[in-house]
Amino acid sequence: MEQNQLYPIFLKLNVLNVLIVGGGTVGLEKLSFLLKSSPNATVLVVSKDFDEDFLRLANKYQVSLLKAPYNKLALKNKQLVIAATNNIEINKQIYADCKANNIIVNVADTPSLCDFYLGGIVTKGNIKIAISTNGKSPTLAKRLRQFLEDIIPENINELAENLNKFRKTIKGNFSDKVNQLNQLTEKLL
Ligand SMILES: C[C@@]1(CC(=O)O)C2=NC(=C\c3[nH]c(c(CCC(=O)O)c3CC(=O)O)Cc3[nH]c(c(CC(=O)O)c3CCC(=O)O)/C=C3\N/C(=C\2)[C@@H](CCC(=O)O)[C@]3(C)CC(=O)O)/[C@H]1CCC(=O)O
Ligand SMILES: NC(=O)c1ccc[n+]([C@@H]2O[C@H](COP(=O)([O-])OP(=O)(O)OC[C@H]3O[C@@H](n4cnc5c(N)ncnc54)[C@H](O)[C@@H]3O)[C@@H](O)[C@H]2O)c1
Repeated sequence: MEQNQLYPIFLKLNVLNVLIVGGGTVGLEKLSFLLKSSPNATVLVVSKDFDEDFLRLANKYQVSLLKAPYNKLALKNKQLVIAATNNIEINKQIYADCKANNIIVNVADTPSLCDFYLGGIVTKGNIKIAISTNGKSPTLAKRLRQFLEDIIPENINELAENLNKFRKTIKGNFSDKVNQLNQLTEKLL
């Protein structure tokens, strides 16, 4: 069976600088999923034009907008870039510029020009689950996200908070702590 070899990580987008190029339909989809998970993300969007829905969303968050054609100067101080223009040549240029500057880049909906994929994301308080189908079916990623949102109880966050409190009270060396936490949570499965 083919295995998904992608490595998921959980990024602090408030301490990283994100650039999105393209303020149209696909740019809006990517920005809205990004902000849904990380409302405190620092994002710059460069686009020749912005759709109205795009402006409405961006104005509610820490999103800076630059109405201009893409220029590689926009890559300055960026760690993560999403290209979402409707011009494949520009998207390829952004990809090449990012590669030349060691910046990780996602050309939206173009797996061959992605260092990383965006995932389906389930959030319940402190708990977050990221889903990837290895690019095989974004629709399945969406359905799995909806399914998990439905079946994971809202109070999973209380459990995490209580375990965090307990974790702070237990004494002893590292392996004693690990044993106590493992015993307490054994029945959860
Ligand atoms: C998860 C999610 C996150 C997000 O975007 O934030 C996401 N796509 C979502 C939805 C979605 N995207 C598309 C449809 C229409 C149905 C369809 O085409 O299948 C739907 C469904 C819908 O909207 O209902 C179009 C599409 N997407 C890609 C291609 C190109 C290709 O596959 O070759 C095409 C065809 C374009 C064309 O036709 O030209 C590629 C990618 N899309 C990914 C992520 C990455 C793989 C993730 C994984 O490993 O599964 C990857 C590889 C790269 C990337 O963009 O990061 C988000 C669901 C969020 C949610 O609801 O929770
Ligand atoms: N819309 C969809 O559902 C969909 C689905 C699959 C694939 N795609 C593909 O994804 C791409 C983007 O589609 P879209 O619907 O978001 O297009 P769109 O026209 O809604 O948005 C494109 C945005 O890119 C900006 N742009 C264009 N050239 C630019 C440049 N040189 N510098 C900066 N900004 C620039 C435009 O101003 C616009 O805001 C297209 O290639 C499209 O074929 C779209």
